[in-house]
Amino acid sequence: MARYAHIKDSVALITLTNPPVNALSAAVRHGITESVTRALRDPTVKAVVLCGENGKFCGGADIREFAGPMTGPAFVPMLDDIEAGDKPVVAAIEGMALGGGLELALCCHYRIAHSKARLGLPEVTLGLLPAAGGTQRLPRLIGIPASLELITTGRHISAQEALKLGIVDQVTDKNACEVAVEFAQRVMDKPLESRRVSQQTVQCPPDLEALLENTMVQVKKRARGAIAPVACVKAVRAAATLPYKQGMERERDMMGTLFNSGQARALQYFFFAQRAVGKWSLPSGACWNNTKPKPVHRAAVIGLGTMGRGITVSLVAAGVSVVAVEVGEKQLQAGKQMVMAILERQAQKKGVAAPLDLLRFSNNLKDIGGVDLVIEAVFEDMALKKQIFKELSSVCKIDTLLCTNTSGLDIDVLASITGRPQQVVGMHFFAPAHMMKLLEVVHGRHSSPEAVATAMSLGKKMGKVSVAVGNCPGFVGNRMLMPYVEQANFLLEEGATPEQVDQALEEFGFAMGVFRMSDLSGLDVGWRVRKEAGLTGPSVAATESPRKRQGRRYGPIADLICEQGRLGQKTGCGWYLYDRPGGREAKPDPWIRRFLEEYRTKHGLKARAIDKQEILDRCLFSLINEGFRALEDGIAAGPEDVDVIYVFGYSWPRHMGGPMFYAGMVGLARVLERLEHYHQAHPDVPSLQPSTLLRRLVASGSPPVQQWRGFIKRMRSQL
Ligand SMILES: CC/C=C/CC(=O)SCCNC(=O)CCNC(=O)[C@H](O)C(C)(C)COP(=O)(O)OP(=O)(O)OC[C@H]1O[C@@H](n2cnc3c(N)ncnc32)[C@H](O)[C@@H]1OP(=O)(O)O
Repeated sequence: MARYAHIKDSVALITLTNPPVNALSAAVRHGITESVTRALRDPTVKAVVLCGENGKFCGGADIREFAGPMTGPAFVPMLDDIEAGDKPVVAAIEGMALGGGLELALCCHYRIAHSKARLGLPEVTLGLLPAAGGTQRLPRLIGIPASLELITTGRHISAQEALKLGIVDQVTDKNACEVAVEFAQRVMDKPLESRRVSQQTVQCPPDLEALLENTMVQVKKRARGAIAPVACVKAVRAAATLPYKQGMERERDMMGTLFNSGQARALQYFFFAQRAVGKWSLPSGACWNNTKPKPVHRAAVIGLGTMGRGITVSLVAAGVSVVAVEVGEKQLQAGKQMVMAILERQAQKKGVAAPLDLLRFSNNLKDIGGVDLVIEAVFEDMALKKQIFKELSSVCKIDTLLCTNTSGLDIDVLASITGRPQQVVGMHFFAPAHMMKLLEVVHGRHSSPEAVATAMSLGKKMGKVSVAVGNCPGFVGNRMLMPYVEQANFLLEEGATPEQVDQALEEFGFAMGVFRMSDLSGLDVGWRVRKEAGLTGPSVAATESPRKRQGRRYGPIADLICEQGRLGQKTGCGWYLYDRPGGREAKPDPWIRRFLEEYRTKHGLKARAIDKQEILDRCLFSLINEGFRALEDGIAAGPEDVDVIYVFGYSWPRHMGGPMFYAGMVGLARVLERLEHYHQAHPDVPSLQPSTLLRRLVASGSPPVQQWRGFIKRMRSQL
């Protein structure tokens, strides 16, 4: 829909109306086409202003319509007609002009932006390219290098940056629509030739070829197999080297391929998945729109190790005042230095002063009495955490929220220590906490809806994508990681090498394979968890078989490596060899090869050739299977929650949508068949036994992932 009004002094005002972001649905495109035609035909109209309702210009094409058949006026002729018209059209950009919204503005003859507006061509993040002339008009307006950067990253820019680049003609702090109307009155008699962007010549830099080639190399490296960024480079190349009409043909052809790709479907699913997880609900029925969070002005962080430091930085950067507590003097000083350095670096980048006045350090837990919320971030040691929670409940005021950053320990046990279990939730950050976007908010048996709402809202304030999850060992992310890591270890026993497993996973699109990742985070992290779980260490009886635990197959290789002092990058060796402790470049280690050979000989195992497909099937499908179990148990509320956790916390390639979406793409029947096959071959590995939910979904004809929530609800109500 678009509203048409003929306003003072020969100006027609066309307002896009499609809340919440005035997306260009078929109805809106109809409205624009009709209104523009009316304005161009009306002899009393001399100029047109195009704006959006509720202070939002336009959020682009209506992504919800991509799943169905294309109806309504086509984008390109609609925009070409506006540009070719003989009356000036001024875009009044408030709020945002994104994707098709910016392309609409680019075909207008002038663009006025409000100072708070954001502009960009984010189509690449949806697996597409700006195919309403964006890849051909933007380079004509601002040149090749800046267009390449904006189109291949999809970055949103400020109005000020848009002015500097030459995308907009004026930035205003006033009502952009009123300013645009005045502007239109001033330019209504001016010639339009030089204002038609498609008619302009592209200014190419002298080193065009080198620039395009370099950009392609960088884009491919960043893309991890995503096809849209590569197509974006090719489209800008077409703008630089071909006439407008041919460039538009290239743009259209490439869009045709991208639009029908699985990657575009995955990325568009993921766009809505991110929004779905914000609409959390608890088994009690409490949810995001019926529970008010408590304001958090003052917080405390307990423990200034790697996690505590990152959490402190994130809180301060979000404007929360923090007391950071660390009892060891050396650790306190090291933490203090690091936190202040990161905050100063961040502030320097933004050209502002670091908010150090919000920060206080202490070695005494008694100093946190007045805070609204505490985040405990000490080692994964239940006894230590229990002791801290006991002290917290005596020093904190009665309504202080008590949160733990545990990555998998039982929230209910900690809550039971406090005498205020309703005030206890998990806030599981990912390392480094000031950079990683994911936050799992763990609700225990007694956590109040208000406590969950407060943690979710604080996470959002800290710039995190917060996902509410239930309480079980490892919650959602680490729970699913366990069978994945377990399979990787079994593959080593059976004949694979760490580099072979990692290569398969990295080619799939993970930023790092399982062993490189383990070297980065430290092998001792998992070792401590396994000791705590009684899988290794002094609590295991000497008579127990090293490759069996609690009646199931166990892979002790990681424990044996740790016993050698090989803890990963920090010790200069782990699954790989590094040039020094703290080194980053992983090299295959002949020691590991020898060790694996000796290990196999000792346990009578015969190495066999293992292909890439088996590595992927066993690692990914066992992880996915655990995801189905987490859904079945209600620990994860929906497949979107699992997928958002895996993309933001575990570097699952976004263009594969996340593990649950991927399972749907591969075909649930195939996932089931492979799991059955591998479970038959390894009957003592329970994580390979297909979950009930997976079986039932397949039996019901494998509905699309968007229907699983309803399916699970029905399945539970039948129990
Ligand atoms: C051939 C022509 C092809 C053109 C291609 C395109 O134009 S593709 C679309 C390009 N546009 C985008 O990628 C923008 C996507 N939207 C956003 O980045 C953000 O939503 C926003 C516009 C910056 C607003 O962010 P904010 O945080 O304020 O709100 P939400 O993200 O929560 O969004 C509010 C609701 O609006 C829905 N929505 C947003 N954009 C679109 C869209 N383009 N199409 C359809 N729906 C959109 C979003 O899903 C939210 O809906 P809820 O139901 O409230 O969850």
